[in-house]
This record gives sequence, structure tokens and C-alpha cells, in this order.
Amino acid sequence: MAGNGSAVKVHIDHVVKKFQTRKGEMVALNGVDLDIHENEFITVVGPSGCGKSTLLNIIGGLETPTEGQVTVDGKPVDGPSPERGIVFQQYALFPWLTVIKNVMFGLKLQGKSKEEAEEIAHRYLKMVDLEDFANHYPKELSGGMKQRVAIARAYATNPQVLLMDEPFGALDAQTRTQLQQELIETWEKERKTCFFITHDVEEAIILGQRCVIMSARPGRVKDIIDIDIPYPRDQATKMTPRFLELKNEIWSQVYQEYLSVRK
Ligand SMILES: Nc1ncnc2c1ncn2[C@@H]1O[C@H](COP(=O)(O)OP(=O)(O)OP(=O)(O)O)[C@@H](O)[C@H]1O
Repeated sequence: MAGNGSAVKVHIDHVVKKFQTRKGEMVALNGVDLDIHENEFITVVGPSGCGKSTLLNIIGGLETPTEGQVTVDGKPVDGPSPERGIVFQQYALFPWLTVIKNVMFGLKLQGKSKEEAEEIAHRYLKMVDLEDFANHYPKELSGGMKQRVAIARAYATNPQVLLMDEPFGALDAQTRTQLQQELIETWEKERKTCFFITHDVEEAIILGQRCVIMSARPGRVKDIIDIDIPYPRDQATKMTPRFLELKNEIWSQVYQEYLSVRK
């Protein structure tokens, strides 16, 4: 399987996930194999309900697989860890804490002093252009600003792997485009290993080095497409022939899966 040539960071080994429901057993994931390489940006697309979030939760240690396992740097995942930062679609900020205190929260848990946590939090708020809002409360921010805080908070604790579950899904198109651009630039600087779920094929291409296409439920890896578009990337990249070709290819595969469920 192609990668970026770096060591394997996250090894997903034949992961099966079954849920017990009122209607009986439901197979959400049916043997997912995937290697995510160090510093790689992986995007994941697939029809609704194919198990994308379940897979992310298993990598994050929030769910346990029924069969198979996930290892990070060769160590089995057996619960949540600050080494794996998660950004959800709904901002998940603490409403009773100011922006800076939200970002400092994880740093304090890591045992950093108040001064050090403050210094790091300011650095990451600057990265997402929110320094002027450090003392505001989440309710005083727009959706896009809240999501920037969530991203700053995830980056600040310096996790080995960033797991993002449709982080821009609830945003308007303009804010979404802006945050995509910021994320591309941040990734180019920091090269953090990222696993990013989206429903938006354009987003999957502009952000990812590889795009994983999942099959309809029960989810498996249907295909992995190398996004062979050079960096730096920006919104103009979306108009290039190669981008449009990849969009067509990925979209038609996702659509096939969508149709297979509707039949
Ligand atoms: N805790 C749970 N108990 C029972 N079923 C669950 C549970 N969590 C997820 N499922 C089911 O597992 C399947 C996969 O869900 P999941 O949320 O992982 O899919 P998804 O691909 O992320 O969907 P979407 O794109 O709509 O967000 C769905 O059919 C869902 O109803």
C-alpha cells in the first residue's frame, strides 16, 4: 500500500466492530486494514453509516474493537490518550471557561505550570488567529471561531496523532474554505499525523495526501487514492485538471457505495 515513505504510525489490523441493538447484532465495521504513516494526512470518505466515526473512535480509544486491534507506534490502543487528540464536529468546548482556559485545560492535565500553559495557549490561539478573543467565552464566538478554538486546543497538547471527525461539517461554505486553508498551512508547518473524516470530496482532496474510500456498511476499506497534487495547495488548486479528475474518481466510487445501500 502506498504511503509517504515514513514509518507506520497507526496500524489498523483487521478491525471488526459489532454493536448489540434492539434488532440484534449489527456489524458496523467488517475487517478494516489500514496503515497511517508518520506525518501523513489521511482523509476518509464513505456513505453515511459506513462506520467512519466508529473507526475514529476505535483509534481514539473511545470504543473497543470486537475483533482485531489498533496499534500506535507498535503499542495497542487500550483507551483514550493525550497522544491522540480528537476534534469533533460539535465544538465540545467547556462553556464555563474562557477561550484561553479551554486551550490551557489539556496542558494543565499534562502537568504544565500556569505560565507555561498560558504561553503555549497564546501561541496556538495566534496560529488560528484568535488571540484577541482569548478572554471571551465560547457563547460569544461564531461557529467557525469555536472550531478554531477546538483545533488550537487539539494542537496545543502536541498529540502524536490528530483525529478529526467532520470538524468543518457544521460550518458555512465560506468559513469552511477559510478553515481548510488554515489547516493546510498548519499541516505544512507541523506535519502532524492526521486522520480526517469528511463528507465533502473536495475537502478530502485539498487536505489529504491519501484518501480512504470506505464501502457501505458494514464498512471496509474499498480503495485508497493517492492525492498526487503538490504543495503548497490553496483554493485555486480546486480548479486544476488533476483535482477535478480525482474529484470525479472519488465521487463516483462513493456514489456507487451509496447506490448499493439504496437498492
Ligand atoms: N453505540 C452504538 N450502538 C449501536 N449502533 C451504533 C453505535 N454507534 C454507531 N452505531 C451504528 O454503526 C453504524 C456506523 O456508524 P458511524 O457513526 O460510525 O457511521 P459514519 O460513517 O460515521 O456515519 P455518518 O457519515 O452518517 O456520520 C451506523 O449504522 C450506526 O447506527
